[in-house]
Amino acid sequence: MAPATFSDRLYNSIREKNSVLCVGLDPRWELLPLDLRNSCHGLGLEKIARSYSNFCSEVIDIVAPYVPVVKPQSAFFEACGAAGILALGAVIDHARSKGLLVILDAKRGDISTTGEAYAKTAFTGADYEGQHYSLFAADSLTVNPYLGEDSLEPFLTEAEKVQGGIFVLLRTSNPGSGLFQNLICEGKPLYYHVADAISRWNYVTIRSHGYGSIGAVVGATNPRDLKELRSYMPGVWFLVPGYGAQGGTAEDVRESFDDNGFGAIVNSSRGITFCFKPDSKDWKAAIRLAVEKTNQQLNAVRSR
Ligand SMILES: O=c1ccn([C@@H]2O[C@H](COP(=O)(O)O)[C@@H](O)[C@H]2O)c(=O)[nH]1
Repeated sequence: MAPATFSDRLYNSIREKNSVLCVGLDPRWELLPLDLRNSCHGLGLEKIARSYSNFCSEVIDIVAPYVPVVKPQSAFFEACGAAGILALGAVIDHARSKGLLVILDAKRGDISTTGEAYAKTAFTGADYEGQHYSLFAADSLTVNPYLGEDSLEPFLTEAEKVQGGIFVLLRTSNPGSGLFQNLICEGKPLYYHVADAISRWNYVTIRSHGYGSIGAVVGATNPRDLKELRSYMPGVWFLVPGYGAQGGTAEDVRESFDDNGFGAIVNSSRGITFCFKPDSKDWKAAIRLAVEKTNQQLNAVRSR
């Protein structure tokens, strides 16, 4: 039997857990629970990095039975230097050991050998003087298509080696996203050209359940575009950020799902992991409750 692809693993996990929620792991020192902050030893960035990996591991333990996927945001870990990179690797490993899929949100994209180095870092590791070193083992990675098709090739190649996937930025959730994405060229908005390319790359990876491993990032803050893109790009998984803290609601993401309630995973980061005050003693219960509530809200709009 062919090995399970990223798309297969995502599809199966959504079914098994009856959830389309992706919990974003965007740790921020000033928002961490005070008891966790106080219990972390060390100094400076090392202390902060340790608190990030401890906090994210606790979050992972809480959410693992209820959601299919987590999305660590690389930026917050990178900001802690070398210790942060190691913390990110530990968080990815812990999530996978708990049966969660991991989308590494690093929005990579660069030319030729640089792109290759980024892609190897995320998925496969690299050889130096006869030794193999692997920092991260992500299931999927967010990438930026602005540099063109050749810049994404290394990501497609390295992802395929581990039956992984990528999510290409298509229609992002930030307020200024339209500045370039909405520009009309050759009769349609620029992001439609990106949508065409994603559909083409994805086509050869589509499995019997109808979806492939090359997905698209489409923000919850643009519900009309979500609806249009859903019907324009059948077979392409959507990663939908912008839910909760950025204002997106369950009603806004309703149209990102297909008739069977599949086709999209909805990310919420601050809305889940920082749904409590830092001095709260019940922060773990608050996270569990936020996950259950968000699952209910999303499942309500999945069923038509
Ligand atoms: O269009 C995009 C692409 C990526 N993101 C990322 O998702 C999370 C959102 O965090 P919230 O706390 O739920 O707002 C964050 O890591 C972003 O970098 C996005 O928001 N929009």
